[in-house]
Amino acid sequence: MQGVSVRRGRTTLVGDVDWGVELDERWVVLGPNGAGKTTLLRLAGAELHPTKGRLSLLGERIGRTDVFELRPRIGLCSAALANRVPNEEKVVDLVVSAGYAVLGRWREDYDKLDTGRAGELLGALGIEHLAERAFGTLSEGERKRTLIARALMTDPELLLLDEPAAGLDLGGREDLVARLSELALDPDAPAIVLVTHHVEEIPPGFTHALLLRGGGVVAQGLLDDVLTEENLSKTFDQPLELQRAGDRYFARRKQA
Ligand SMILES: Nc1ncnc2c1ncn2[C@@H]1O[C@H](COP(=O)(O)OP(=O)(O)OP(=O)(O)O)[C@@H](O)[C@H]1O
Repeated sequence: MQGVSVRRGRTTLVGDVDWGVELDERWVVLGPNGAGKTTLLRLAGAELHPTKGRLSLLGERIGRTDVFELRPRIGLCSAALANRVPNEEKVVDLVVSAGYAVLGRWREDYDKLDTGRAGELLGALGIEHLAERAFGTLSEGERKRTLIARALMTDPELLLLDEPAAGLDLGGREDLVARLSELALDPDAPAIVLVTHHVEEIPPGFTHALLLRGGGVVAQGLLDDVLTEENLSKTFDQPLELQRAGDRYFARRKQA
């Protein structure tokens, strides 16, 4: 992204963002409600065009390329997508159909290879036993994992995760963080961008951070350089104390 802005009427959703993600990098995008995180992720997913500036994804310049060819190369997991899944959709079908970038039951026979890969991905996320279940009967955590498996199905070059731990209980969050950490540390995994509100959700193995506030970048770069008390306090507009325990982060308001 070079000088990328998205405006709706007089509102600037994100303003003048310069940002680059390399294929071996794992980025966390952190910021308060309304900061523009989802907007940034939708730009990265070729779902939204910039109002201003240059946006290139996987070597293709947006505006000059067919986004329908680009989208299957990008795996996206978001609440908006989860809301569009019909309740009766079978878990394994939802994962396999990612290859066709469609939602809803696919009426043709799936290739055995595709079904095998979907099973492997469900296994890697610890939900292979749910393959035949209807999506609408899953818990929040099981849904999140199903959508991550779906996002990985096409073997994407870029994986975008919008608040994957939202709505999970402590155990569910910790389990997801551990699985995302495994993915982040896998050299064959795609570039990853993870949007979150919470430093506790940053999986070990993530390399970079972008802090967003009011549609503008507060700081970006290597995780260790960017994730400081000063930057975090600026981003969330209150004095915050940041602690690091091993390879995890914890934050709370500074005591007076
Ligand atoms: N079509 C629109 N017209 C006007 N304002 C919009 C429009 N779409 C989004 N916004 C505003 O842009 C800002 C950024 O929205 P965005 O969803 O990107 O934030 P976010 O950081 O993902 O927030 P959250 O953490 O609450 O999900 C918000 O204040 C939102 O109300």
